[in-house]
Amino acid sequence: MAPRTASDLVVRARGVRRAFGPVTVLDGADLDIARGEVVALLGGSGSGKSTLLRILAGLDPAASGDFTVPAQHAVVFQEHRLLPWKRVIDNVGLGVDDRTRCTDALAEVGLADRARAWPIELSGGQAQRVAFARALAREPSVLLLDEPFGALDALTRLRMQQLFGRLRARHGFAALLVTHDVEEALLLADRALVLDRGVIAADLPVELEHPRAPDAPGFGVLRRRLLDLLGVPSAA
Ligand SMILES: Nc1ncnc2c1ncn2[C@@H]1O[C@H](COP(=O)(O)OP(=O)(O)OP(=O)(O)O)[C@@H](O)[C@H]1O
Repeated sequence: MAPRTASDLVVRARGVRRAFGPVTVLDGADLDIARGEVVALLGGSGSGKSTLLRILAGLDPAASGDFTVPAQHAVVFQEHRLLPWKRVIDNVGLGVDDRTRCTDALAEVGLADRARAWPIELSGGQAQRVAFARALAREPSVLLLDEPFGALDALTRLRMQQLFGRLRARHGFAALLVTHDVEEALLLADRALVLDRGVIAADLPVELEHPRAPDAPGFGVLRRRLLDLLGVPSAA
C-alpha cells in the first residue's frame, strides 16, 4: 500500500484525551482515516469506543487533543433517533434544503414508498434505514457509525450490512464503524483498530476481496487474528 499523505486523510486525530472524573478513558489516542476508507473500531466494553466517536463527531467539548473531521460528516447511532413528530421524509430532510436529495436517499435505502409514514409505523430495521438515508442526504465525506446494526435481529443486520456495502461502493464515503462484532468488522472494513487502555493498540489491515463472506478464503485467519488482538482466547 502506498504511504498516506496528509491530503489523503479525511479524519486525523492525535493525542485524544478524555477523563471522566478520576478515570482516564482516552489517553492519547491517534487515528487516521483516508478518503473513502472504512475503519472498524473494536475494543472491550467500556474501552472508550463511543467516547472517541462522540469526540470526532464534535459532541464532547470536554475532550482534548488535535483532531480534524470534515464539516460534511454524518452520525448514525445504534438507535435511529428519528423525531417521532416528523414524517419519514421530513426526518431525512432535517437541515437539508434539497428535497430531491432526500427523496433519492430514501429510494436508495429501499423506502421510497414510506416517505409519508410516521416513525412509529416503521419496523426497527426500516427506522435504521431512514437513519442512514438522513445521513446520506447530507452527502457526507465521512460517516461516524456507533454500532448502527447492533440492535437489529441477525437477518436484518445482514441485510443492512449488505446495504452499507452497496452505498459505500456507490458514494465512496469514508466511515468509522464502532462495532462489537468481529465478523462485521471483517465484512465491511478496510482496517480494524483495537482500542485498549486509552490508545489504539492494534491496527489490522483487512485485505480481502469484495464481496466478502465468512466462509471465503482468508476470512477465518483474520478472524482469529482479530480475536487474539481483542484478547479472546481460542476455544480449547
Ligand atoms: N458522560 C459520562 N460520564 C461518566 N462516565 C462516562 C461518560 N461517558 C462514558 N463514560 C465512561 O467511559 C468509559 C468508556 O465508555 P464508552 O461508552 O466510550 O465505551 P465503549 O467502548 O463504547 O463501551 P461499550 O462497548 O460497552 O458500548 C466507560 O467506563 C463509561 O462508563
